[in-house]
Amino acid sequence: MLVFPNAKLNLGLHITARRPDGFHTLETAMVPLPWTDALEILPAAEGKTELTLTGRPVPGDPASNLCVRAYELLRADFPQVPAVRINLHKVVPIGAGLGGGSADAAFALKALNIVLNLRLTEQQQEAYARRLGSDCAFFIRNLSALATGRGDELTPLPLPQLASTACKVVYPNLHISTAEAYAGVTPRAPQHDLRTALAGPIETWRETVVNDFEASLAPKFPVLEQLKQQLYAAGAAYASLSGSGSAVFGLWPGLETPPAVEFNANFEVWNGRL
Ligand SMILES: C[C@](O)(CO)[C@H](O)COP(=O)(O)OP(=O)(O)OC[C@H]1O[C@@H](n2ccc(N)nc2=O)[C@H](O)[C@@H]1O
Ligand SMILES: Nc1ncnc2c1ncn2[C@@H]1O[C@H](COP(=O)(O)OP(=O)(O)OP(=O)(O)O)[C@@H](O)[C@H]1O
Repeated sequence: MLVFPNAKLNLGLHITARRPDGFHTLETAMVPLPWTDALEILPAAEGKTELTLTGRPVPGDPASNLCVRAYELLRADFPQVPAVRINLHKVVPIGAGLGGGSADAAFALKALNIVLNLRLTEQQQEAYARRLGSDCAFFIRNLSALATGRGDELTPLPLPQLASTACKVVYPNLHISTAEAYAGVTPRAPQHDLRTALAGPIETWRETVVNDFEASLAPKFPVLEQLKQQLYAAGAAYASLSGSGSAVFGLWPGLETPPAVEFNANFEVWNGRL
């Protein structure tokens, strides 16, 4: 079975408290971004589960790749399942705040559910996904949602303004560790109600929709603010860091495609619609 795990963007992100377990409570809107990897899961020819990685190099031991961890998690509960061959072609930037690894984990669970005929409900798949990462549960239903708690409590959040909006995502070739980004933030009460702010026209979001990672990452990574300013200079109605970065995106309501913008030649750019 061949699936295409997509990335996500965060629209606004409030970090509200630090929990005793070291994680943070947050509220953020998550929307699917159609920048995708390709993931194939097949019954294994021999009795051994194997992963083949192509495309962008993925840091870390392949045995701890989130696709393999998704399989191992299911096998612990369903020991009779056969071995599988997993082929992952990695495209989505890593350490970018685009949730690429989390998407691979969730799409692996969804594909394994079908290939191994496990008949898990979406709720059960979300429960497995949560165990692989805070962002993972979002990608099971993969629909725009308000995420609270650790980022894994999801409430549907339709955002009809995004239907006719062009989007540009820029990855400045910078790997930002999610754990380090959280460690640099001082939690605070939100200045605006995110749901109310996002109900307004996209043009108002610049004043009302804030990603709390931006202020703490700005001194260390000035390129992030520079990218936002470049996107605003190119007419974006809203520009922001996604998640814990380093990807920055801009939105152009009413446009089919975003305007061309000259960035450093080492940066990667995705253009399209949400
Ligand atoms: C920044 C976001 O992308 C916003 O959507 C997510 O909150 C990140 O979620 P994720 O990559 O799935 O993160 P996890 O793999 O669960 O955790 C990685 C590390 O980030 C920190 N972390 C993550 C989520 C959270 N709610 N609080 C945290 O403090 C913890 O130090 C944790 O060890
Ligand atoms: N399939 C995978 N794709 C990407 N990273 C993976 C994968 N499996 C394990 N990882 C590990 O997860 C780390 C980061 O994952 P990911 O791409 O989700 O981070 P991110 O882009 O910062 O997204 P976010 O913080 O929003 O979840 C990598 O450094 C890598 O070691």
